[in-house]
Amino acid sequence: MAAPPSSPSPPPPTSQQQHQQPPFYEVVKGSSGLEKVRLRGARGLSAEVYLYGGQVTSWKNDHGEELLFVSSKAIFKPPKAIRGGIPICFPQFGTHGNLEQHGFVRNRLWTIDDNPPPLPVNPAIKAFVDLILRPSEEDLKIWPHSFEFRLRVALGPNGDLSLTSRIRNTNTDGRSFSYTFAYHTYFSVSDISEVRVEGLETMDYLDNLKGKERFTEQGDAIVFESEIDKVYLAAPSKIAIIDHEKKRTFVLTKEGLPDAVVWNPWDKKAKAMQDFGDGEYKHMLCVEPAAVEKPITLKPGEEWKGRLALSAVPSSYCSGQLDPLKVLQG
Ligand SMILES: O=P(O)(O)OC[C@H]1O[C@@H](O)[C@H](O)[C@@H](O)[C@@H]1O
Repeated sequence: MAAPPSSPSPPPPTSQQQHQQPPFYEVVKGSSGLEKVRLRGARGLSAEVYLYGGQVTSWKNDHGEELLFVSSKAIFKPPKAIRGGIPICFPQFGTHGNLEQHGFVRNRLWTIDDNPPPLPVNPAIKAFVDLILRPSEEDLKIWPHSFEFRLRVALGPNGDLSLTSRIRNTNTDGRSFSYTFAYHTYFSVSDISEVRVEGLETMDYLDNLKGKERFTEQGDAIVFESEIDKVYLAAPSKIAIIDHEKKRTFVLTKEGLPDAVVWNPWDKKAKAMQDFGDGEYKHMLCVEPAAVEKPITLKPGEEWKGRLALSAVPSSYCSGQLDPLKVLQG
C-alpha cells in the first residue's frame, strides 16, 4: 500500500514570530483572499492590518467593539484602495500634486519586515508587526524616487493602537524628494450629529470644498451638520473626538504630522461613491493626522518619522458638558 502523502512541513518561524510568540501575531486570509496580520492583545483586544495597502482595517476594544469604520461596500481588490480603517496617503495627500489622489502606497502590496532597524518601544507592547514597502520598477516610473517605507503597527496592553512610519530616501543619484502624507483614519461613530471634535477650534484651515482657500475656524468645538473636507494647519498634537451617544472619546496623539484633515462626505457624495453605503456617512468620521501644507523634504540617506497613537476612553458626560481640558490634557 502506498504511504500517505507527507504533509508539507510548516515554514520555520521568522525572527519576529519567535520574538513575539503566537498568539500575539498571526497571518491569516482576509477578504478576497488578501493576507492580513492579526494582532492579539490581552482581554480580547485586537487589531488587523492588510498587507495590501499596509492598511489597518480593524481595532477592537476589550468588549470586542469595532472602533474603526470600514464600509460594508469596501472593495478588497487591487487597484481599489480599501474604503475604511487607516489608509496611508503617500507620497501625496489628496490632489496636492500630479499623482493619483492620495498617492499610491495605499494600493500596493507591502511585506512583513522580519528584521527592522531598532525602534524604541515600550517593552510592555507584545503585539506588533513591522511592514515594509519599496517602490517597484513601475512605481519608479510614476514617482522617480527610491525609498524605504517602514510601518510598525502596535497594539498596547491597554488597547491603544499606534502606527509609526519611517520613510527613508534611498536615492543613489544624490536627489532629495518631497512628499505630503496622511494617516487617513476612519473612526466608527454612533451618529455623526452626536459627535464633536475638540482641539481644532480657532485653527486656520484650507477648505477643500472651496478651492483650498484658507479660513480660520470660529467658535467652539467642531460639530457636523453637512459635508466637511478641511485641512487644519499646525493643529495641536492631541485631538479628541467625543461621541456623546456612545459615551466614548477617541484621543489622537500625533508626532511629526503638523496638520489634521477632517472629512465626512455626507449624503450626496456618499451616494456617488461605489464603495460606500448610502447612509454610512452617519456612522463614520475621518480625522487624519497629516503633513499637507508644508511638504516634507528628505535628502538621500535621511529618514523621517511620523507617529499616530489612538486610544478610546469612556467619556464622562455631566449635564450636557464634557470637560475638554480633561480629555485633551489627560
Ligand atoms: O475617495 P478617496 O480617494 O479615498 O478620498 C476620500 C477623501 O479623503 C479626504 O482625505 C480628502 O480630503 C477628500 O477630498 C477625499 O474625498
